Amino acid sequence: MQSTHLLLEEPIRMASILEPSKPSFFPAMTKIVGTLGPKSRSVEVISACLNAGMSVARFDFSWGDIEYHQETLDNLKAAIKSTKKLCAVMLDTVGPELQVVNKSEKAISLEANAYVVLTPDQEKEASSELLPINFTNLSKAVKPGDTIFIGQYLFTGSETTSVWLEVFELKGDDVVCIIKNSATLAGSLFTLHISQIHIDLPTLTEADKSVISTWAVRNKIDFLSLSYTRHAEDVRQAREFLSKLGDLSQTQIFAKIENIEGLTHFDEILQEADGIILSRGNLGIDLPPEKVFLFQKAAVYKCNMAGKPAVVTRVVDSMTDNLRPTRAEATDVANAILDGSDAILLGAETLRGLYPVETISIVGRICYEAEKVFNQDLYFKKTVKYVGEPMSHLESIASSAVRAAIKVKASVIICFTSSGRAARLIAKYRPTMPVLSVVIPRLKTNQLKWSFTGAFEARQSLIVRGLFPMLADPRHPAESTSATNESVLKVALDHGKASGLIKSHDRVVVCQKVGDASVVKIIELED
Ligand SMILES: Nc1ncnc2c1ncn2[C@@H]1O[C@H](COP(=O)(O)OP(=O)(O)O)[C@@H](O)[C@H]1O
Ligand SMILES: C=C(OP(=O)(O)O)C(=O)O
Ligand SMILES: [K+]
Ligand SMILES: [Mg+2]
Repeated sequence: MQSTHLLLEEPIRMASILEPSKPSFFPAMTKIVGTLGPKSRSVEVISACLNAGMSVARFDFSWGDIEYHQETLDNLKAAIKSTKKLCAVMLDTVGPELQVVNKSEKAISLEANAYVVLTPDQEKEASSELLPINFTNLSKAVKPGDTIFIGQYLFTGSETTSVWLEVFELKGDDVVCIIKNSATLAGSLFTLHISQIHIDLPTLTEADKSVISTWAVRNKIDFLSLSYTRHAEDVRQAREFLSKLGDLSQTQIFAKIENIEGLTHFDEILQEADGIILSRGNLGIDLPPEKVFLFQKAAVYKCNMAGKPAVVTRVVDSMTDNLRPTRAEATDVANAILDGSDAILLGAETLRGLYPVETISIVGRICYEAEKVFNQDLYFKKTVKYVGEPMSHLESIASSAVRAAIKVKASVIICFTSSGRAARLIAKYRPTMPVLSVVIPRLKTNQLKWSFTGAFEARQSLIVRGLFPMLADPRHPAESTSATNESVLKVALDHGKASGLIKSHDRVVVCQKVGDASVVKIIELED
């Protein structure tokens, strides 16, 4: 795949930086999650997003109702059908999010050094002197001197609509604040972030539960993005809730780490969750700026070693209004990939940004370039050392498959999988070539009817760096005899060739079971 192999740890010839990268059928191994909203909900735009490389669509229920999101999702389904690109669905909860209630939607201007009162009385009109909020216990949670941030929904950090307040005094349920910077709150929704304060609200609110038991069940969502996860118990409770909702027992839970409380309990949360979202939007204001990178590196490393996907947010905020990212943003995206992230999550950029499609494609291109210089060798050794010995049989097979594929310069690894576990383990070792994960459906029953597994498993790999799923025909029996393996393998190879992933005379590494034995084999194609 890589003819000119550059490694950052070695001296790179400056001129080679200018050499254009070969066009590739898979723009990047890194996955892109796009938040769908006003600027990205028509079949046309969603189709363009899919073609540009979006493989997970996020539906953020902080804004918009069930009907709105259903319409968008129906459009997504139409786009998937017409583009023939797979896309997973992620529901993002509201959680304990504090919001300013601005019923009239009129712009509110705030002057530096003036006072403004935050009140739980939602009947009041929002004004320059008074901001009604959706939380009754604010005056019990904060004390004079605390910092409160108010920003536009999906604030980018670069707009002039965000304001910092300092708590001055508490008056009953009201909180009197000094305005630290002049700003005009414009937009339909403002979220409130209070630095390093525990908000006494459940992580999964009643409103979230109602959306999950209706919209999410109806649409069999692949991922639940659990906003403001603060403890491992939050994930356990969400899992317990999903387990009673039929198909949603298969939904994966991605814990969003958005504040210091979540950061403090990171290790336990990672054990319970299926993946982590590094929510740098909120966390970036909860943490001192000089500490944000350290959290990112530590968290991504832990996710990598656990073999669980790490998703990084808020990367190209300025592309919400501009066609090009800032230099710092472009470099930051690449660094997230070099750190080991699986996916990049776009928020405002795709939801209300002017250039959703261009943003996806630029981010994809940066990821692609970063992957090329990712030091896989170093990463592989680090991971093997971390896992230690004895290794589980499956992990040993998976890591060997990656090593073999690199040694023989295979163009692709084909992994048979039912639960998806084997494919994820291969991805954990960050192969430099794509992994075609051939999901073999299994027949299952709930005592009422029979159905096939596989669809969730296939879509859930769309957030894992390097995995490209393919759902095998359920008529192929799942028992792993050589004969059935051969026929499924042929279909996979044909699929790989049709998508341009595999060419004649390529070498391919295959990871499958024959009888009870897991095998890694290397095949060389003829034509
Ligand atoms: N239907 C199948 N045919 C052949 N090999 C398979 C099949 N399903 C899984 N494998 C192989 O079996 C091993 C376990 O894979 P995994 O997906 O973890 O299996 P399971 O779904 O049984 O937990 C891997 O080496 C994988 O490539
Ligand atoms: C993605 C984030 O949260 P949300 O978009 O849900 O506010 C974030 O804080 O980075
Ligand atoms: K949210
Ligand atoms: Mg957030």
